[in-house]
Amino acid sequence: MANTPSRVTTVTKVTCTPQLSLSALSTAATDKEIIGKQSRWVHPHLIESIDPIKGRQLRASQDIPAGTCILIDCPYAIIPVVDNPVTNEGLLCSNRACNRALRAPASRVVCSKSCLSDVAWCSTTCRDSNMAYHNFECNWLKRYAVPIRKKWGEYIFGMSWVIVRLLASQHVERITRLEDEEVRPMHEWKCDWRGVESLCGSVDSWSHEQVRSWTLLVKKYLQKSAVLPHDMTPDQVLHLICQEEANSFGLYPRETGIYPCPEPPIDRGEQYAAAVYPIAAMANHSCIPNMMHKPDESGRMIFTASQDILAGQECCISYFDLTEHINLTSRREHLRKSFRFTCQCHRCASEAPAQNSSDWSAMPLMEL
Ligand SMILES: C[S@@+](CC[C@H](N)C(=O)[O-])C[C@H]1O[C@@H](n2cnc3c(N)ncnc32)[C@H](O)[C@@H]1O
Repeated sequence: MANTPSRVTTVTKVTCTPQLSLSALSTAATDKEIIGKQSRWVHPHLIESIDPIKGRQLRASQDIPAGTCILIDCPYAIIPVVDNPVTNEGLLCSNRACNRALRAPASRVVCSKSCLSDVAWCSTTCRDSNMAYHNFECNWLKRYAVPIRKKWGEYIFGMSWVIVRLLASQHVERITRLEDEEVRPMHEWKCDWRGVESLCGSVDSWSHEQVRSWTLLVKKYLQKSAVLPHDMTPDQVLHLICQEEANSFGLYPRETGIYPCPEPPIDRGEQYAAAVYPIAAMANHSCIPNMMHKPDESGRMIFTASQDILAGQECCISYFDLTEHINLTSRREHLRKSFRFTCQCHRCASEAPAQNSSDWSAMPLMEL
């Protein structure tokens, strides 16, 4: 899980017209509302196209002024990142259309089966309207959360939980579709399971050692079983892990991708969640991005134009905090290590010739 950069800014006024207001998610949402009827929003001048090197990309079909809201995407799967499992500060409501930050433990609604202390809701309404989703993960969490955390560490536990929540959303999407054929994505963008299937990612990007380790993880904890009733083969789950690793976003309290970086630098803050967004995942990275991104209080990812974007230009975010990795070598090393690609953005291309002895283009790709 890696994606997403951030940074605070005093940006120009954001203009957007989401189909539902931000407050629409402040009340509990049912599973039917979650599939296809969330307040996702895509700017009418944003289109998808294909770049021969980078693959899918987001592009402006007409000029988009700085400050314009370009995309509001809802998480298909989201988990809290808990620094301290003992105090469990920083939890989010487990209703996947609410995701609001939870207050003191005493006011939280917890699972009646006590599956995992990281699972809690802000109200009984939020819990009760979300049971089909939670029931899918509940037994798995109860059985495997503690052993995975203990043996594999927090990162792998979080990654595994995102995979389970992706499968839980797929499960709910299927049963909801059967009940109500009208429930369809609101536009042509693939924001349901088809969006997850379209995500890039491949075992070929990873070292043999990494793939072996994930293969073992799938075999022990993530393959089809009584506590995880999905219909994917172990190879398909492995592929899903590669997709998740190439496309998930870290959620940070402040914007990522303000460029040029403000002086003094303002970082994006501490990561508090991780999520997969089917449409936002189409944004490629640039070290000189023209969009910044930040989650809202419901875990939706908001892309905003940080400069005027001309018709035909690619709309890019920064995958990392630009205040942390400043020179070319540091940026490239970070992208190779965490995101498994060599950046082809204009800034890297223009800075590359200035580097001589540390020129990355002359170095073989490392097995990390
Ligand atoms: C989150 S996905 C972005 C969408 C992706 N292009 C697709 O086809 O779905 C991240 C992947 O896009 C490609 N990518 C993104 N930014 C890039 C860049 N600046 N240079 C080269 N490849 C990039 C890499 O393959 C990376 O693993």
